[in-house]
Amino acid sequence: MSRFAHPAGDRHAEMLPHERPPLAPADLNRINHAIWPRTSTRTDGALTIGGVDVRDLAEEYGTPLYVVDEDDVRSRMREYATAFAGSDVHYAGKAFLCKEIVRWLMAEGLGLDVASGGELAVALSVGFPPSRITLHGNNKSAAELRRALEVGVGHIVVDSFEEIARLGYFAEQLDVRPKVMVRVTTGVEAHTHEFIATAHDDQKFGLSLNTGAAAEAVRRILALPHLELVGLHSHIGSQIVDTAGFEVAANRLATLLVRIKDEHGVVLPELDLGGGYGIAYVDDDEVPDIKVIADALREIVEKVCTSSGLPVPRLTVEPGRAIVGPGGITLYEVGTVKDVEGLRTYVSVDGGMSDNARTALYGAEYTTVLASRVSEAAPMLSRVVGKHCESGDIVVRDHYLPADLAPGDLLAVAATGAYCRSLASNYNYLPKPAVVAVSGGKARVIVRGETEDDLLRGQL
Ligand SMILES: Cc1ncc(COP(=O)(O)O)c(C=O)c1O
Ligand SMILES: N[C@@H](CCCC[NH3+])C(=O)O
Repeated sequence: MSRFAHPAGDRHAEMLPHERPPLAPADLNRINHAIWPRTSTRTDGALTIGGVDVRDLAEEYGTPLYVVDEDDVRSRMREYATAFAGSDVHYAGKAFLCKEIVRWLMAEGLGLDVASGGELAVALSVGFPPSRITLHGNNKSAAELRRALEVGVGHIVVDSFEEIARLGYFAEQLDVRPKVMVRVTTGVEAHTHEFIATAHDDQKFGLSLNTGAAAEAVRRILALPHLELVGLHSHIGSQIVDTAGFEVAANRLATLLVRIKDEHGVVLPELDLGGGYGIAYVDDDEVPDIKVIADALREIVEKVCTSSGLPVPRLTVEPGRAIVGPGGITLYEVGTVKDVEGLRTYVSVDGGMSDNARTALYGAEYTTVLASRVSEAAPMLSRVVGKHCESGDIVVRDHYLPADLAPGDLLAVAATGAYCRSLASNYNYLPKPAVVAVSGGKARVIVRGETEDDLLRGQL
């Protein structure tokens, strides 16, 4: 069987719907806006984003290249702010953080979550107000805690008993009184990949509601005069599309607020419900409407609190992926096209697991298209792989691409705006690709691509 044919028979029976061959070759050229950036379209056959032709981007900046649709990302920032009006939206910087993203956050009026001293440094470097920053982490270093106190971050979410003691000590030393929240493990089993579910008891994050550890953390913080306990935090996991988990967690957190009032006579004014809102990666993915989630969460918290005579706390949410994920794509050049007789065709591109670890890490699904031209050729079952020395170096596991695909063609992979650049590595000494923002027909580098000099820096 040649690569120009579909492998037939049983193989299709095992496939998920989006892995089955498209009905017509023309479907291969289709840009589904549920997956691709909002401004993407085909002009003269080539994919354009933000009014910029990807062929021009590849020529000017090289490949692999991360491309961010600025209008897409900023419109999602605004949509979250609107859906959660009256609450605080803190973008989770771990999804993708750089100075320009921080500037967009400032312009759109969002807050920011950081998970390390490095992320904090990026935010501060362009003047992001510390009071709108929350510091997270299950093992914050002494230096990170002290820096956060010195610059006056708005909130610190504590994650262990040791940290409560450490923070209390540093706060006393520096004579400050930070606002803290307790990260509560609510016992919710989120329906997502095991590695990105964070509210079941048997994992490293948070203090368990079930075992009483969360209640004990509250007691210990209240006993420390240099810590101001303002609320509770929950984050159930990431890439969650079944909204029931968010609702159960909100209910449990609000119920704990009531218990804290009963036990200590203390009314905590804030609840942070975390992030985790899923996005579409492939045609079949259905994602929840953020307005519906926002209304449901508000309603649950209001109901629990008002029925217990508690004032309704101020809510915070922490979306990461849902803000930057859909607006980002990765552009690659095809290097080799290798048919494995009777199975599939391996399309090797010039990046791989170093610029997108998610497929190797979580078996993530992605959508790809031939981006530099349209093709009427028959669909060919393809696996887009990188150039690393690992057979698990897969970017797109199973996808149809046109059978006339050839070296030099550009492939675009959709929805790579979150957890791709931020999880990038230098495996095999590949430099991390540049990030380019596009808008209104113009492109500009927002993160410079690494060079060989960058790779050698620091070596003795
Ligand atoms: C505490 C916390 N908040 C927010 C997020 C953002 O998650 P997501 O990018 O899935 O919205 C994460 C990551 O899962 C997290 O650990
Ligand atoms: N890195 C994960 C998400 C981690 C969320 C952080 N708590 C992913 O790509 O899906």
